[in-house]
Amino acid sequence: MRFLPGDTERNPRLLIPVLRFAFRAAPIPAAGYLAFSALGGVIPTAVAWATKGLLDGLATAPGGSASEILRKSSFLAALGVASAVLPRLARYWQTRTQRAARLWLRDQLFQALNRLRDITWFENPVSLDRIQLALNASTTSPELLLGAVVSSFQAVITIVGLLGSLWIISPVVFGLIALSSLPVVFSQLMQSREQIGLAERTVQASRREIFYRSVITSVNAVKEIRIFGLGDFFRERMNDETRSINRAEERLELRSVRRQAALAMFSAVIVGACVVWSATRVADRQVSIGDLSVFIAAAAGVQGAVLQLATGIGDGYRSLLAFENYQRIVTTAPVAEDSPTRMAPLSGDIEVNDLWFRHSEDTDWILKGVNLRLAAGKATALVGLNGAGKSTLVKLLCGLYEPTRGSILVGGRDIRTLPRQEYQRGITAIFQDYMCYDLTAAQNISLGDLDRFNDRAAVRAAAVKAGADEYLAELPNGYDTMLSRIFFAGDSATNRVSQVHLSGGQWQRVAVARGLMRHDSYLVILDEPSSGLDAEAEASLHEELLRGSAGSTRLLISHRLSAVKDADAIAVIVDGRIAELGDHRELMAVGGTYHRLFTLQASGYADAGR
Ligand SMILES: Nc1ncnc2c1ncn2[C@@H]1O[C@H](COP(=O)(O)OP(=O)(O)OP(=O)(O)O)[C@@H](O)[C@H]1O
Repeated sequence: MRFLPGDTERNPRLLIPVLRFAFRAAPIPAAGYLAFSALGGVIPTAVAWATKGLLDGLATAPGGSASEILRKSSFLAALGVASAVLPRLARYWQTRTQRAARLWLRDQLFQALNRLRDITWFENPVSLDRIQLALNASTTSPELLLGAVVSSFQAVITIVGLLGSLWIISPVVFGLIALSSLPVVFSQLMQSREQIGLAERTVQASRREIFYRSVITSVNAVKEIRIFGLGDFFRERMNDETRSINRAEERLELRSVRRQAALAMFSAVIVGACVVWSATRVADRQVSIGDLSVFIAAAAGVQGAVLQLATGIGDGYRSLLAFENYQRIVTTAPVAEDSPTRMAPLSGDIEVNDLWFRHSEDTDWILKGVNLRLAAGKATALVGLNGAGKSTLVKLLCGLYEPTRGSILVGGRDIRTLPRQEYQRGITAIFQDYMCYDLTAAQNISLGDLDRFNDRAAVRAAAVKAGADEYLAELPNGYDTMLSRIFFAGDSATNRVSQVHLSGGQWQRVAVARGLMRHDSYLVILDEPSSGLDAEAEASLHEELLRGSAGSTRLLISHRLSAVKDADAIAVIVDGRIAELGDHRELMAVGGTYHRLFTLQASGYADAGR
């Protein structure tokens, strides 16, 4: 896909940036984790040599000095204590590192998501899969990757120590045990590759499962779920998705258990042969009892450490592959850059030149060469049937989509060349699918201008203009009332009474008030802001919006043509093209689509009045 660069490439240089996160996120815990793990890695070798020392001491001089035996056995006991304590200390620092790393990684990801230049990332199944995988990676990678790297590091210390000991005592045993360990490493790598493939294959199913789960528990969906009896329908679908993921996982697990069991048997036979051979040599007195104890400790220890290393490499490899999705979004996705200095204020007409847009190469064109001029300081209405492309054009004007072809110029400057976030700060847009935030009434409004988040007078003034003040002021806690069905305003019992839910039209006025918090906007876009309002409210809202945003360039979208007939210009969009342009009188005289729609609506009102 055009907005997912490097989709098919694997990037082997990921390891360094990935490892850096742990030390960036939590330097002291990461150092503690590493240090205690390294010490833990030395213990098995130290125990093997301490055991050999004690056993050889006892075998060669059974009646040796009590103090010597006490010293050696105490040392062995101390090592036992260390081996019991060190993993717990390492675990403590590991958990702290992971917690900090998870927060850091998720924050980086959400910073990137918040700055994605193009909102098609959130409307496309492929990119949504990527985002889901990246989110998974930011949650699981710190655990997997850090655990993998540090436990591999620990395992390497153990393996080097034990194999080094074997090399000193018997190069033959060293060779055999080292050889027996290799297949385990390869098998683990293979399993990791299969697991990442499985995660990529099942991401759609797991996103669908999340969707069904969220529908069943959603406060917005519960009415329809009850009325249409959809609860079991969605539950069954959710279970089907889980079952299909489970089946795929079980197939993989079965394959890997078979492979690993065969390899483990191979290793066990070699290790067993080594032990038997060593034991016979003790009998021949060619090997000391202490040496035999080192063989046995090393054989078991190396096997364990190799498995730990192989698992570490496998987990590390798997999380590195998963991490690619994360890295792609955090480092390579096109983001909206912000200007370090304030951009010169925008002025002049907005020109839409031969604008074409489609969501991807394999979907239909939505805009097919739109040409339109929005005169500076004037109100232009955009009307058209459902699906004609009005909201798509709005998103392009807001810089939320990138034009596929053509351009949008503001005062002669292509908006693609303007700092995106700065450009968007100059726009007020009230969308038809506005948000209802589970926050207080005041917060719902002040989100429109974060610079004035605590400016209660400005919030109230915006609410008055939107016709929301009279009912917001009457709420149990006034503007501090929580507008939510899912959260209380606070934890205290007294706050529980202040939680309120508004009607659709009341919510819409809150959304309008949010839009009105922005002042001096260069462009004001009203994408059907009044569809949920009663007629009286709609009339006063239009009047207020027209008065309040005088001087701004305005784009009004509405299916109620009576609401936009006084606009300076009216553009009719039909199937992705501007089919008619003029003021109300001109378009009525043309006798085209506008005339037909207006007459239809007007006659409806006339009939109703009879
Ligand atoms: N994310 C998307 N991916 C693919 N097609 C889309 C997407 N969003 C909208 N469309 C399609 O684009 C076309 C135009 O949609 P748009 O929302 O711009 O129409 P509209 O004129 O605003 O309609 P309405 O009056 O119903 O709000 C529709 O055919 C719609 O199916």
